[in-house]
Amino acid sequence: MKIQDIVLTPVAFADPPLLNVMGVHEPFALRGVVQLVCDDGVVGLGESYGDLAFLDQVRQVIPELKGHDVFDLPGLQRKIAAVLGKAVFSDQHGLTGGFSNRKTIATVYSLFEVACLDAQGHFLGRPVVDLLGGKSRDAVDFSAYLFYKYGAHLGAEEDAWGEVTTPETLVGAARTMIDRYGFKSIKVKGGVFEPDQEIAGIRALAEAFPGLPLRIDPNAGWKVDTAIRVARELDGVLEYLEDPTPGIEGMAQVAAQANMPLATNMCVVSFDDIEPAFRQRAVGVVLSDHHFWGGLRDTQALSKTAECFGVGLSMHSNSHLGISLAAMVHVAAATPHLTYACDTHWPWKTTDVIAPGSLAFVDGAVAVPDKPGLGVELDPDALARAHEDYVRCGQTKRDDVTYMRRFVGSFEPNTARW
Ligand SMILES: O=C([O-])C(=O)C[C@H](O)[C@@H](O)C(=O)[O-]
Ligand SMILES: [Mg+2]
Repeated sequence: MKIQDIVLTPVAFADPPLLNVMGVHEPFALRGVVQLVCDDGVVGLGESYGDLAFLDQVRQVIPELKGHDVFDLPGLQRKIAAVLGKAVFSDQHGLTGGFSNRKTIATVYSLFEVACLDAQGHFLGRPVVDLLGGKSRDAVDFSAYLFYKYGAHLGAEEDAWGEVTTPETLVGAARTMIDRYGFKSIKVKGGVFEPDQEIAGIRALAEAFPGLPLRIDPNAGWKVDTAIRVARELDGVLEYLEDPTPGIEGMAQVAAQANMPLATNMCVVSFDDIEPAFRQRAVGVVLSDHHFWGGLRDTQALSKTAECFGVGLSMHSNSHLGISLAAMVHVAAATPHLTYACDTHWPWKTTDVIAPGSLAFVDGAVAVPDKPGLGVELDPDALARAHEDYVRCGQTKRDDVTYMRRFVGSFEPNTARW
């Protein structure tokens, strides 16, 4: 089952002005879509980041992968590692932690691993979940991922979500999202306003949605003392507290004083981080993300490792499209230890590159597709439109900071400001 051709298409899709510690989301989010065209016309799909620095790494490995057997994943990894050598890809926002050579190779490999698994599934007539050991659940739970946000992009009309900056508007956005998708837990992206304002937001959600598990993630926007204070104030209210402060050592200091587990997608982002973080009991939950953890099978390896140390597993997300959602659903279904509702940015987008109908949220969960491979079909016209948007928008990397400075000239990213 050899790869005959590889088509990499950078795409862009409209994204609302969502706020975080680094600033605000630009009008378009970028992704890279890969099609592995194999023997017998089988096509394997993959999706990952669309930043130029990442696409450049991907473009380097493409010529080496033509003729490769999609069933030879160790060989795929060796070839990618050989081409990338000591390369380190880094993004500007740092919202998925630091970068290393190991993480760079894992990130590039993941894009192709998912596409190979999709092709394998088509060849065998089995869904990807079966190639990962089979379903441990029929549907995968997701949480309502709330952001504080501006009402409109610069020069544009107010979007359908409107401005979300107060506890009342946060509750309103949660209600809309839960009415539409049926989510049974809520995550709030924090680190945007003074901690007390964000505590008030969480309290308002707790009152409006009694019993729903709540999380807040200020992306390391608080100092250790502030994080400990917030943990105390929200004791009994939060399911977990995500990345309150930077670094494994800081997280360990907070974890020692906090009653709820600390979660992370910033200080444990590669297998090299596990030993120091787990030894110091810095985290109680790791947010997996196949895009940078080295694909679907290494996400399962991460899960087993976490389980051995009594650490829970959840799932991180960045702005993404349907190919990534399908991959997230298959791996989560095949990973019994992944018991927390996963993150997804899905509700914030309005277009996709896949044909509609294969992935649906019912009661906050997505049923695992039972069609071969990932179970999603590329819509060539939608892909072409999304590529035109990529070319037209002129964005080549995610840069929330520079865009934020067009709203607030003096803005500085909030790296543990409070
Ligand atoms: O859990 C997280 O840290 C994220 O989801 C990172 C994302 O980049 C998020 O902050 C965003 O989309 O602005
Ligand atoms: Mg996070």
